[in-house]
Amino acid sequence: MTATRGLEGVVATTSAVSSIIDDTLTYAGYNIDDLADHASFEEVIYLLWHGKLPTEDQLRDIKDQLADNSRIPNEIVEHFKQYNVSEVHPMAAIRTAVSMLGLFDPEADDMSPDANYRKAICLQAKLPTLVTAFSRIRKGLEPVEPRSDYGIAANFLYTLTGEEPSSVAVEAFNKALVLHADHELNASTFTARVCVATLSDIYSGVTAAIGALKGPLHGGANEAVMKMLNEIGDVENAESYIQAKLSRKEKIMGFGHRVYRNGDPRAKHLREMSEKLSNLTGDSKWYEMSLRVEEIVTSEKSLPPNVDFYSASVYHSLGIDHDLFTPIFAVSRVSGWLAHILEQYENNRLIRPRADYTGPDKQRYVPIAERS
Ligand SMILES: CC(=O)SCCNC(=O)CCNC(=O)[C@H](O)C(C)(C)COP(=O)(O)OP(=O)(O)OC[C@H]1O[C@@H](n2cnc3c(N)ncnc32)[C@H](O)[C@@H]1OP(=O)(O)O
Ligand SMILES: O=C([O-])CC(=O)C(=O)O
Repeated sequence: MTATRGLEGVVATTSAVSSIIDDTLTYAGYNIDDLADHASFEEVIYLLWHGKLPTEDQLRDIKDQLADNSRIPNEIVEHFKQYNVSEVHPMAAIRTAVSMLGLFDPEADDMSPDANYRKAICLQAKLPTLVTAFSRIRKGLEPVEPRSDYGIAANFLYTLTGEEPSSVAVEAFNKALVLHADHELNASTFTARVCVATLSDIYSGVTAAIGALKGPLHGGANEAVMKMLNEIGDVENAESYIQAKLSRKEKIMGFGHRVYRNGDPRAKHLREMSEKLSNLTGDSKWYEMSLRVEEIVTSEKSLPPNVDFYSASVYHSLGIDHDLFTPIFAVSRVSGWLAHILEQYENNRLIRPRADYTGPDKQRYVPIAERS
């Protein structure tokens, strides 16, 4: 038995949710470029969960169900108030809160398809509210109730700030949610599938996935990109900063990808959005710095930007706190996790690969008194 490091190139499951073929990303066969330009996030949720785009009635139904389930239990709000908020990363807070949601759901261990679908609606509806409630509580503010006439993108911005968001902000945020919704067997989705393939419950699967998304080699990279841009500080410092990092063999966050070889098709949409928002806010510094970093990294290392690179300057232009960038990724990606979890339950087999053992052999038990 020989191991494939990081399971690179290993095909671990079949899936009809999304595909990456020849650097082209599709959700259920729909090209991401088309969806980014035309679809609402709710349409994408429906597409990922049902394999087809919704009719008007179906879209209205799923929007109503999401709106009806977007409130979070008071106990979780009270729980957030107990944290030493300056020290808790929002990803850790929502990881715990999603696990807690399972405690308030009498159907948590009901594995029937209907109950699992209801839980999927609940998780998708409540995750944005969890993120914005946490963000407000740590600022000493009370959470804002989601509005039933708003979709997920508008409600996220509204419950974050308490103010009616501009149509430009809602459009940009919706597009970001569409672009991040699913991505074949990425690390967090694989984690979710491994977890529920033991026939564990949906809350466990999503909690595990949030843990995997948090790391800087995956979803955590968008926050790390903003940290890097802050350290660079000015477009003129970009060259020396990146060269120094590369000479120390450090990774440049937001670049490279395990699957894409000629670039991530989502990055161009985020680049465009970053430019548009920087023109609107009149603060083009972050976009220009990002462009310069891209120029240097692609020429030095032939590494194109991934989805996390320009999402950083997009969210920054929308006035969002930097440590909420990865939780926003989760607000979108939970749609994909849930699609994969439901798909896994439909045709389940335990996921249990093998390890290529490299430890010592033929050891003999030595009584403790004789050990050196
Ligand atoms: C939503 C997402 O999860 S997208 C990915 C988000 N993560 C990041 O942006 C973090 C930065 N990028 C990376 O760490 C990597 O490109 C990954 C983890 C995304 C994928 O990488 P892998 O397929 O595992 O490649 P691996 O890490 O083995 O790198 C292969 C080579 O490319 C180099 N490389 C890869 N990414 C980068 C980078 N961002 N900066 C500098 N060098 C890089 C590695 O140093 C390595 O070089 P070597 O062969 O000379 O040692
Ligand atoms: O697919 C991956 O490995 C990472 C990624 O881009 C994503 O999860 O969106």
